[in-house]
Amino acid sequence: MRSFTIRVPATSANIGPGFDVVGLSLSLHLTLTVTVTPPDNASPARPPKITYSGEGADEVPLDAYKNLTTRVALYVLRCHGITTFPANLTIHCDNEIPFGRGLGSSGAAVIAGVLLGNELGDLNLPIERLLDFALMVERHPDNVTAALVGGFVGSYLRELDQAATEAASVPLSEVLPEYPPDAGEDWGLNPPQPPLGIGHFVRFGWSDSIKALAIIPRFELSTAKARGVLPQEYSRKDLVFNLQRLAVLTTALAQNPPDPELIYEAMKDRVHQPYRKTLIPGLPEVTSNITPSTHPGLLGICLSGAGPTILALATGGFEAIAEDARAIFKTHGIEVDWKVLEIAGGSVVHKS
Ligand SMILES: Nc1ncnc2c1ncn2[C@@H]1O[C@H](COP(=O)(O)OP(=O)(O)OP(=O)(O)O)[C@@H](O)[C@H]1O
Ligand SMILES: N[C@@H](CCO)C(=O)O
Repeated sequence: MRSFTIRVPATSANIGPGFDVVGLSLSLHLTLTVTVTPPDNASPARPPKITYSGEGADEVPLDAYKNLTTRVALYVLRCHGITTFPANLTIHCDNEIPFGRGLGSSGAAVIAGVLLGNELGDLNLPIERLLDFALMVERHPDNVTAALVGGFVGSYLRELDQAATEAASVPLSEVLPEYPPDAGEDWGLNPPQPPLGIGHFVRFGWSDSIKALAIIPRFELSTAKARGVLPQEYSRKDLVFNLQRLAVLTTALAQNPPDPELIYEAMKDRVHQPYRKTLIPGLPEVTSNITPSTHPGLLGICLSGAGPTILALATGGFEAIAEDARAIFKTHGIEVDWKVLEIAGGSVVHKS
């Protein structure tokens, strides 16, 4: 019998102005406990068995050909000529990352799947190649990169030549077909290979004094829907507004002590948050009424990923920030939960 665990952190993307560029790993985890038992008379070959506990357990598919994590693992295996899961594969997923809240649940599921495929196939892929596979599934790099390598991370996608662009642009349904039970033998056996070196990243510094307060509304907002409200084009004024702030933010969050006035302004955004406020009632009031002068300890406040979670970076005063945000959301009929989180390390595979 062979067993191992895979532990992947939650992530908050954007941090205000860094839309599709920066991500921060947070101390909520998706943990997979995996066992593979060689078939024998006592345990004849059977298909994968998946169980879940924690967040999303009542809605996630337990069919290995429909579950996001195992579909990604099968994609990685099939790209290496391994067509099926090993017999007698058992996976228990314990999940602390709420679905569809802007805390990187899908990015964590994708990274868990890439690492699962890498382990099951004994592929020993380097980190850059693991990222290529993740980027064929989740096509913005901010969440998956931070979930894989951990910390406060900036990333870009390399400009690909035409053939590689086409390979990386195939529809997700071709990368991850939902293998129907009655599909022919060759369904999905030759999936598109990721081009080499799609994503590149750097880890920024982070002041140990800064923690992340996640204020989590009790409703889901899919990333696809929250991307659907964004415009195709932006004014030069708005782009420069974001670039100026992002350049300052990436260093300001590493300084000791952190400067609240500098960071609060540097976490403002004009590229995604103004458009998403229609989907998240209360968002503009929370980000403009809760400031470092009204709430000592606060450094900056923004939408976490595609929302609806609000991310407040702070050195203290967490309860006052969270309860005042709760009161604002309540006037819009929205209940919230809140958690103070640490900045987490990257994904870890532990073999027992
Ligand atoms: N642990 C998991 N196992 C399987 N599927 C998952 C898991 N976590 C998330 N998913 C899938 O991803 C969907 C949520 O993805 P979505 O991109 O909309 O939100 P998010 O990743 O939580 O938010 P954001 O990208 O803004 O941080 C879930 O509805 C579910 O289908
Ligand atoms: N950068 C992404 C993160 C969510 O996955 C967005 O804001 O849409």
